[in-house]
Amino acid sequence: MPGNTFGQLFRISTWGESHGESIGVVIDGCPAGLPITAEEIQKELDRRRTGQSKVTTTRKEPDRIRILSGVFQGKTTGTPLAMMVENADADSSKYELIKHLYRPGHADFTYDKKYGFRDYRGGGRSSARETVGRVAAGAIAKKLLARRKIKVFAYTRQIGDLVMQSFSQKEIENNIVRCPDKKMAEQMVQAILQARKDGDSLGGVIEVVAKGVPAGLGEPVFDRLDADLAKALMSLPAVKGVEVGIGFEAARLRGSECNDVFIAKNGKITTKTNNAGGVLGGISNGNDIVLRMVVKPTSSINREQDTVTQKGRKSKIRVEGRHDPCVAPRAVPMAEAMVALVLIDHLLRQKQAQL
Ligand SMILES: Cc1cc2nc3c(=O)[nH]c(=O)nc-3n(C[C@H](O)[C@H](O)[C@H](O)COP(=O)(O)O)c2cc1C
Ligand SMILES: C=C(O[C@@H]1CC(C(=O)O)=C[C@@H](OP(=O)(O)O)[C@H]1O)C(=O)O
Repeated sequence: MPGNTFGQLFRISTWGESHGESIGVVIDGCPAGLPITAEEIQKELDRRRTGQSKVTTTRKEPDRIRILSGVFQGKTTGTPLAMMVENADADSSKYELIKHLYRPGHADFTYDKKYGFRDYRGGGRSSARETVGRVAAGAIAKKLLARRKIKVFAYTRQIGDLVMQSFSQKEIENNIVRCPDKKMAEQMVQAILQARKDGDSLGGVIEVVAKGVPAGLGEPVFDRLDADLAKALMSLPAVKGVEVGIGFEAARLRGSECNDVFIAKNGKITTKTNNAGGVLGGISNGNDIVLRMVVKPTSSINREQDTVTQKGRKSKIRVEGRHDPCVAPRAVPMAEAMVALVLIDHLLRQKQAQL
């Protein structure tokens, strides 16, 4: 089955290319009766949008959301919910010049291998522009989760070798790199601007937290909650790794250090620490769900690199055009959307698990 669909009970299909006419999403399985407005979805899309600050691509897409179906009198109807935005500022001229060359680090070569043909304008379907649909669907998932007092938020933890030290949750939205550690945020901005000036790019780490998730979500074997969350984040462009809880740090610890010891608090069973990141045996344990994803440095860089033509002839490439010098800041709302989509899907599945 072509891989444009995600989720089991809350299913989304995204469609569209970076330089095509428009781009969007269809949600199938959204429960009826949820009050939702275009403005609420727009708010999330505005956090994802291009051209929003000096550390993002200069492509200027307004990304005005249109709800085409599935909402009547301000409420979801339970029928397929379709949403789209126009591509208003695509400029394919720079791509015309490099259409026979493979950009190192981008998907040009692999798309040719898979399909024998590709829409070379703006990376076509491989462009992060595809995530418009995910973020729009994520806005609806977030609203459904909020009814159960579940909140998903993310922030930039690291850019290049700059790692956040501390933060207050209230400040998460306050700066353009979306790092809640204000001091570090300023350094991150400078590092990104410098990388762009050098004709280069930077990678980073984003942390995602879900609060208020009840114990019991997730399936015990293949659709473990952590497996689905990892897949959701890994399915975002440029993501090269995902950690749950303490993640790879677990290799250094002994069992006695790693185990989250059970305690009873105000008549509720919980744990003293949260090294597991809120999931045990693939099932949520009621603690915060804590995840991290690493994004690689943007591959399209404005400096000469070696490459080959489609026919395998040696060549040089300098990728011009409008690219994010670091994808981390704009990936923050994408990560939240993907986690919200998994959680709403599993919440609906859990409703079927117990009478
Ligand atoms: C928020 C975001 C913005 C991105 N912007 C760009 C960009 O401007 N230029 C680019 O070459 N890649 C960009 N990417 C990354 C590419 O889409 C990605 O590297 C490409 O699809 C190949 O996939 P892979 O890196 O996962 O292998 C962006 C990714 C994200 C998440
Ligand atoms: C357009 C968006 O981001 C784009 C993601 C992207 C890529 O290769 O992923 C390349 C750039 O655009 P273009 O396809 O025109 O070269 C970014 O501007 C967006 O997120 O809406």
